[in-house]
Amino acid sequence: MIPPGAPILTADAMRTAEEAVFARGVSQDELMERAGAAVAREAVRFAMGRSVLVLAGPGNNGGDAYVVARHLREAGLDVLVAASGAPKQGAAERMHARWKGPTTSLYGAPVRPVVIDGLFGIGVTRSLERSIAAVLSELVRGAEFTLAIDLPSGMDTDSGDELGAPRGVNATVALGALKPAHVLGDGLSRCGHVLLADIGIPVESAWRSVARPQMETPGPRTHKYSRGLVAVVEGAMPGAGRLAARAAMASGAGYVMLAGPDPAGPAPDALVRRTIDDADDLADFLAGDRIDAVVLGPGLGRDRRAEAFLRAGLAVDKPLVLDGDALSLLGTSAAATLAAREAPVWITPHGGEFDRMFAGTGSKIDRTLQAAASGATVVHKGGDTVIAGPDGRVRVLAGASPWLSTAGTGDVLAGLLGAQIGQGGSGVDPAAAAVWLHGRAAQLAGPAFFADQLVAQLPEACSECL
Ligand SMILES: NC(=O)C1=CN([C@@H]2O[C@H](COP(=O)(O)OP(=O)(O)OC[C@H]3O[C@@H](n4cnc5c(N)ncnc54)[C@H](OP(=O)(O)O)[C@@H]3O)[C@@H](O)[C@H]2O)[C@H](O)CC1
Ligand SMILES: [K+]
Repeated sequence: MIPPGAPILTADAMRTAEEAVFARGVSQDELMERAGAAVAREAVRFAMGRSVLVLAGPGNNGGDAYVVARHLREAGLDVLVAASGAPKQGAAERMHARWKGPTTSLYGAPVRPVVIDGLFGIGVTRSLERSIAAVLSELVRGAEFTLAIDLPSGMDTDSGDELGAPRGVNATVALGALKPAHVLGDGLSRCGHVLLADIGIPVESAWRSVARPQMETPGPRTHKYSRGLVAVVEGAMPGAGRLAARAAMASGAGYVMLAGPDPAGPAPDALVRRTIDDADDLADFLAGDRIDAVVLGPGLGRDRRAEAFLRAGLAVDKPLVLDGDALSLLGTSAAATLAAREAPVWITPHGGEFDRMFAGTGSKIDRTLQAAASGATVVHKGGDTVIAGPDGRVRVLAGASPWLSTAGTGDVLAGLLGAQIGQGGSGVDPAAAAVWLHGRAAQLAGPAFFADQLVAQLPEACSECL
């Protein structure tokens, strides 16, 4: 579980936001008191009277930990602090001085049923020493419940890379904002449930976790064209195009056409088919006034005809979703080709496709933003899906069902996105809506589903957005 629609800040951005609060006259002690109190409120609920071991590190995460320990002791719990060393200075040192309960060394700490992890937060700069990582892991494994302050200790804040963090943390209280580490890679599974504490730091961020979208019920004047006509181009593997088309139909598009060399095939009968002879024919068809959005790439193939179809799609002045084979055909020239196009374009690569198209450095968010500088909105799929727009906005969905890793689910997402952009909307918003619906349909489908069954869950997922 991750708080929806929550701001995501890097370590540096968090520190800048914190500095702005200090500049308004709030002291570091006050902020640490708020942080510790917020964590303690959650901790006391989860502890339910059990004895608590509070792990305190040398920095401000450790300072927060001493505040938590004090509140829990005041709440009547049996609290022992296990310190990895003396707090360095400033507020952390002062919170240490206010702790009047028992303290032991981290290395000799006993296993207790509740552990509060306040060793390191956003200040981790390198991998934890093996001895610290081992003790931390042992104490977490021995506990019935572990709550991490801000982050499980030993995670790279900005990339989510693991730097010695334990497995088995049950919940994490993110202070002030989410950090990339809560949502990238396997960060969420290391954090457990992520709770967000407002500690009075005003936060502005163009990066947010994906939230449930708001969809509109059709009104009395709505008709099939006003709900968007989506054209799905099919190719060598017609099933992929059909899946995309059916996903668009099941997520609110008013009219869906499947266009390609051989669009005939099994139901649905409501899917309108259009036979396309060659790339010129495709270009003429896509230029038609009624078409609001084009989906091109699922099952397209990679032969000459596919290349010509891609060129025809790129030349059309309509919102365009490129997926699957279209991305492979773009290859390393993706950035230049996308930059040359004026009409809006969305691309939906998985990790392998993304790496074949773009170089890039830094975290998954950084690399996706670099790709979006091409002018495309990039939906970089995975267990963590990162959506970045050319305007710098980012949306991240963490914790999607691992059962989505099956053939055809990407085609479903491409069709969903086609339906969203066919109804208007630009940049990351329709992409976030499509990704949310996709993830929710997967939850509803349960385990071991296949892509057709994902489509079947889409109306139910949509109904939750009305
Ligand atoms: N979000 C907010 O605005 C607030 C956050 N608070 C809390 O503060 C921490 C961040 O505190 P900070 O002091 O910057 O960093 P940490 O406590 O996470 O850790 C820094 C100390 O740890 C040492 N360090 C770093 N990496 C390692 C390592 N691999 N092994 C051993 N020691 C390490 C580092 O020392 P150096 O050796 O690098 O000099 C520091 O001593 C944030 O996460 C919140 O919990 C505020 O309390 C409220 C406002
Ligand atoms: K921590």
